[in-house]
Amino acid sequence: MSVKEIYPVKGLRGEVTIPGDKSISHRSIMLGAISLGTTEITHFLKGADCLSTIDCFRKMGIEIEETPQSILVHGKGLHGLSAPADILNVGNSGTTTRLMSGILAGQNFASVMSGDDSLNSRPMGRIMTPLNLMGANVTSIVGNNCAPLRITPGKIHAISYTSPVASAQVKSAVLLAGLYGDGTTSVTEPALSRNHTELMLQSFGAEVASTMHPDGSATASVEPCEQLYGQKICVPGDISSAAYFIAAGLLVPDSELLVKNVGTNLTRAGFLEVCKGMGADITLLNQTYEGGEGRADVLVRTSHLKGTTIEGNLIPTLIDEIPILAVMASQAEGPTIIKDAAELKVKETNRIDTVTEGLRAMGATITPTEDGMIIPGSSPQSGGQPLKGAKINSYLDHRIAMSFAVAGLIADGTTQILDSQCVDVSYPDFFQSLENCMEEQRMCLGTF
Ligand SMILES: O=C(O)C1=C[C@@H](OP(=O)(O)O)[C@@H](O)[C@H](O)C1
Ligand SMILES: C=C(OP(=O)(O)O)C(=O)O
Repeated sequence: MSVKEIYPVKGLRGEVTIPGDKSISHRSIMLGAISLGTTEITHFLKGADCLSTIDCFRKMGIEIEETPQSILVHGKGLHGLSAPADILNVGNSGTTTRLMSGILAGQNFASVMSGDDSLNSRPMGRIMTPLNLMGANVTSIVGNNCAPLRITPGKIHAISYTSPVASAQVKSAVLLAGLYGDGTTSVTEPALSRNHTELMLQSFGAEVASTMHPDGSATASVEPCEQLYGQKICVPGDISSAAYFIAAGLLVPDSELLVKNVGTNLTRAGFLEVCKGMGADITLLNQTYEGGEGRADVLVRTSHLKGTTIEGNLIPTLIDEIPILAVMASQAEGPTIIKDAAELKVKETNRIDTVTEGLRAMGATITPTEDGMIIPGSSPQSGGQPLKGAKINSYLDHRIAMSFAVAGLIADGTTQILDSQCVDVSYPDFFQSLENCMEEQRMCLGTF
């Protein structure tokens, strides 16, 4: 087990260039693999989850080259994958498992996917139900609606599916299977989740439509297609990774950070909206668009934050940022209420529980609820709930490790992040980038 020690600091300065977006990196390998021609991906995230996706597609006969600047996926078309000789190891990655299920559902060979203990305890019934309704044969080998999953060939039919959860993974699994269908496949979700699959499918040549309904629900649909065609993709920085540096810049006294190359797709950017609502001094610079995805540099200065309510349709746009938002809320004036976020319970850990355990260990008050948490405010004088250094069990959840590393920067005393190596899942250079923002060498972090 690797333990990272974090000490309190003042004055984070400089620039951080944010690594590639995890969601977009996964999708670029998957769509590249089932397209004709070569897909060239720059700023690909070489985190453990995306490497699991690469490994799975290599096992299905796809040549994927890694050059210093890019990843080249030599796609074989919609029907070009070959039967894997072995179990497809999806590691810790829910995105790999659920999106790949949609692709595997359309293949004429059998496959088995399995991951680590966390992954194998996450709910897969949410993709099994719609895919099996489409005519696929996806079964849970243990019979508990979790991975390992076995997928055997079936004839795929188009469906109109209403998902009970706003989940890009469910939506994407159905749309990807829909490529192999016999008519228009559509998915309606209660609120719009990240739309990277729709945008990327469109740029690879699929016919995709998206509609927002007056009640806030959203429908995405896809037509079956003959072939997709490889593209050049420059992956924007991951806003979910940027969130730790934006939070650190806001919370650590006397800081000014330029967080560069942040993806600003509106279906992902709820974190920025909430920061602004909390009174954060953040400015978006150099905004550009490519392949339908926006990006910008974010200038952050230390700010006095106010509590807020985070709920409803905003939740899917910031679901992975809730642990770091909870840390920010502990330092805000006035209470923060997070609700409609029961999905937090089925991530790498139950993040309502792990956030509660971590904040309590650091001396903060937090009340977990069925679908979120309440973090009481502080008075204007106290400047937030004082945090004290503590031993934080990350439970191998990368978002918990990074959120509490940021909390450690403003805590009194030393904070230890247990199993800190789990940041490799989405941000292998996280601790190095954090050290680079600390002005004085003596501030560097300890590892043992
Ligand atoms: O589609 C994606 O890339 C993701 C969707 C989200 O999951 P859900 O679809 O389960 O909400 C998110 O939590 C995950 O980190 C990545
Ligand atoms: C939930 C996450 O990812 P996944 O579902 O792909 O494991 C995450 O990165 O926070």
